[in-house]
Amino acid sequence: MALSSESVRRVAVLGGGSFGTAIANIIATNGHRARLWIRDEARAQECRETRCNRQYLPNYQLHSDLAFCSDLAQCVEGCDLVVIAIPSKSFREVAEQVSGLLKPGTIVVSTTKGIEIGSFTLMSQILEQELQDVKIGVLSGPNFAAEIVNNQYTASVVASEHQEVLELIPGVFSSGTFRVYSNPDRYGVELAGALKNIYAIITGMAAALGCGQNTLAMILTRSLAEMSRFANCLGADTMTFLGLAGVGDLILTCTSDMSRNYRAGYAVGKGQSLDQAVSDIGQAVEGVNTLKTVKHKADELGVYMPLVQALYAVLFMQQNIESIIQQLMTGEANTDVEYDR
Ligand SMILES: NC(=O)C1=CN([C@@H]2O[C@H](COP(=O)(O)OP(=O)(O)OC[C@H]3O[C@@H](n4cnc5c(N)ncnc54)[C@H](O)[C@@H]3O)[C@@H](O)[C@H]2O)C=CC1
Ligand SMILES: O=C(CO)COP(=O)(O)O
Repeated sequence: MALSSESVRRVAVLGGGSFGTAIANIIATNGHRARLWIRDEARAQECRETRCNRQYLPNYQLHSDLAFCSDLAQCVEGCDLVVIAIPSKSFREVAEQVSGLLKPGTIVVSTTKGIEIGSFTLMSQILEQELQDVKIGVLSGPNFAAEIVNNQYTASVVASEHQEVLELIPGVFSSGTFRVYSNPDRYGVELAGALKNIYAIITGMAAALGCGQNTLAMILTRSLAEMSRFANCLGADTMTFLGLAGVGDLILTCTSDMSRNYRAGYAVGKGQSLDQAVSDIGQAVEGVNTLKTVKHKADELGVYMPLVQALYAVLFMQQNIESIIQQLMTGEANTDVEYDR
């Protein structure tokens, strides 16, 4: 059904990688005026000519109305909504660049699943620090970019303390194949999206070592317990971790080699160095920095996170994987379910 002219939104999506492209394509397909910011003009021009982002989503034809823009100021000019899909290590730099370019009241939504290294700042908190007079939200869920552009059914979660954001985003993003739920727990939704990447590295490594389905089920369940315990200490709502942004994305990312984090873990499990594995993947592998920052935060807060400690020991302390697994399996027995009843 065609949108009325009042409901057509001008939307800028910042980040011409896999997820930015997939999200911008949904928005354009839904009839909104979507512009995708790709900072390199040669790549933007290639996308205009081929209607394909060959580097990140080869073989997918993008919507004919999706515009590609290499000038950031032009891209965000007049937009009601700005979506940011930039890897966490460059997120603040882009937030600084966009600061001052947005009209008052713009809705700014982060889709980035990472934590700033050193400061333990989530991406929406960076937006709070860098942007004035905007309404902030996050989007997170089980959402492989390649499946989204291929119209596979999925759902995601928008989280914000602004009712306007919770109401507007489902209207702009939802389609017959992409459903958006809402949650007021912005911190929990965002933290869940970042944390699950750590456990995807672990399950990728476990797969490389030949682990079976019993092992996978155990790791997934203990990962959920560990994520929730950490989130609870930081003030997030543990129920958020039972939703799409928590258990939904954990299952997706930890069970599929479409996940870059899973693939990095698999490569290390097969004996490759972490640096080589990340470099071969050639795209964002957020879990590596998230692991470092979460390990240090857990130590500081005294939160029990045996899987995080084990992965850190393997990746950054040259510990032998088999001996770490032995320690995990023979550690002091603990309670299974820790949630309040
Ligand atoms: N790919 C996926 O399926 C999903 C990814 N995400 C999250 O989205 C975020 C972005 O991931 P992807 O798009 O997959 O990464 P990607 O590696 O595919 O693309 C990243 C893009 O950001 C651009 N970029 C990097 N630094 C920049 C800077 N300083 N200025 C301008 N552009 C810059 C790169 O040129 C590239 O186009 C990550 O946090 C990821 O966890 C979330 C859901 C799904
Ligand atoms: O977050 C994702 C899907 O929801 C993508 O996971 P990777 O970054 O591990 O590819």
